Formats: sequence, C-alpha cells, structure tokens
Amino acid sequence: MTGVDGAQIGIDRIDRGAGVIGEFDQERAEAAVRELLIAIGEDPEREGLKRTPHRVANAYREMFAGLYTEPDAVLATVFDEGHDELVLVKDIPMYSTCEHHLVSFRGVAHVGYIPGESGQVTGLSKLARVVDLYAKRPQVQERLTSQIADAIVRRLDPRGVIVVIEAEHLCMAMRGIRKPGATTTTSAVRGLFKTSAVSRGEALELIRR
Ligand SMILES: Nc1nc2c(ncn2[C@@H]2O[C@H](COP(=O)(O)OP(=O)(O)OP(=O)(O)O)[C@@H](O)[C@H]2O)c(=O)[nH]1
Ligand SMILES: [Zn+2]
Repeated sequence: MTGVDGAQIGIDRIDRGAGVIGEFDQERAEAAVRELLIAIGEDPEREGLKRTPHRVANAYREMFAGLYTEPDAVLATVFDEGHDELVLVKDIPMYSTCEHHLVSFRGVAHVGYIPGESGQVTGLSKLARVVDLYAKRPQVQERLTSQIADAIVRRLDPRGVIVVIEAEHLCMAMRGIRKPGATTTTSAVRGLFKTSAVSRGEALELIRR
C-alpha cells in the first residue's frame, strides 16, 4: 500500500518486521562503556567513574528510545474535523544523535500538513511526538526530516506535508572542522507542497515569520 509520493505504508527503514523495533541490551551497553573508558586510558574503577557505565547506558536507552517504538502508533489519534487547510506546528525543540560520531545535533523542527479529503487531523502533540521518535535514533538530518514527513503521509493521507529542520551539529562544532554556530537546514515536502510552488512558498513564509 502506498500514500502520496509512493511512501510505503507501515514500513520504516529500520523496522525489523511489524511493530516494535529492536531492544535495548543494558548489560552489553554498560560493558561497552566500560571498555571505552579503558580505551581512552581511564580507570573505570575510580570513584567518579564507577557508576558511569550504568548512567551512560541509561542515557543511551533514553536517547535511542525511538528505536523501540512503532512510528505509526504515535499518530493513532485522529479526529474528523473537516479541516482542509494548513496545520503548522513551529519551533518544536529537537535533540538527535549524529550516527557518524554519536554526538548530538540539536535545533528545531517545523511540521505542517494539509489534511486529506476526509479532513482528518491528528493531535498537535502527536506531530511533536513523531519528531521525537525519529530524532531518538542514530540519525542523519536528511533522513530524520524525510522519515517525519513520510510517517505523516502514511497515517493521515494528507494533501501535503512539509517538514523543515534547522540544527547545529556538535560534531562540526566541538571537533573536526570546529565551526560552532553553523546551522544546517533540511526540508522534506510531499504532495501539494512539492507540486505547488505557491503552497510551498506560503508554508515557508509562515515558518520564517
Ligand atoms: N549529510 C549529513 N552529513 C552529516 C550529518 N551529520 C554529520 N555529517 C557529516 O558526516 C561526515 C562524516 O565524514 P567522514 O569523513 O566519514 O568522518 P570524519 O573524518 O569524522 O569527518 P569530519 O567531521 O569532517 O572530521 C562529516 O562530513 C559530517 O559533517 C548529517 O546529518 N547529514
Ligand atoms: Zn557527526
């Protein structure tokens, strides 16, 4: 089954079958962090580091919680509002993790859609939940942006979806090229926002405002 732009319904890039994806292995994560501490020349038995593997594993469980949640379930709440114009949630704070360096990239997401013929809308918080779900995975910004758009297409069958993410990558700020303050903007447009420059322009204007 496909929605606008042929997005596969119910299938996510890293799904390992229907439903929940993967599982967190606390013991393995703690052992890996301990190894990493040894690898950087630290002593994992010293007082300040004793509980660090446990804490880091817990933090990773939280940072990657989106791997263990079925995306379409997040958008399960829909209302028949008969609304057929733009719904836009702006400036959704977003924290994700760069899959190349496992350090964070953070910024804001703007998510808009025009409901389909049925006029079905979802709860506003659900749009932010979808952002969170995909952000809480090892990511690249481009894929994160597309996955959010495609999840909304799959669940709501809207006339159009637009997702814009503006983020700073700490892997470009604190190491490597070291350009703090450089921001990356990515967009994913589907349906009407792709085919109509006017609709896209209006949405972008509202996002910029
Ligand atoms: N397109 C894209 N690139 C990203 C993203 N996050 C990090 N990168 C880039 O991924 C690239 C990885 O490059 P590599 O040459 O394999 O790794 P590296 O030697 O650590 O690269 P430097 O960061 O340039 O030091 C870097 O250019 C990063 O800036 C992202 O979300 N999207
Ligand atoms: Zn990176």
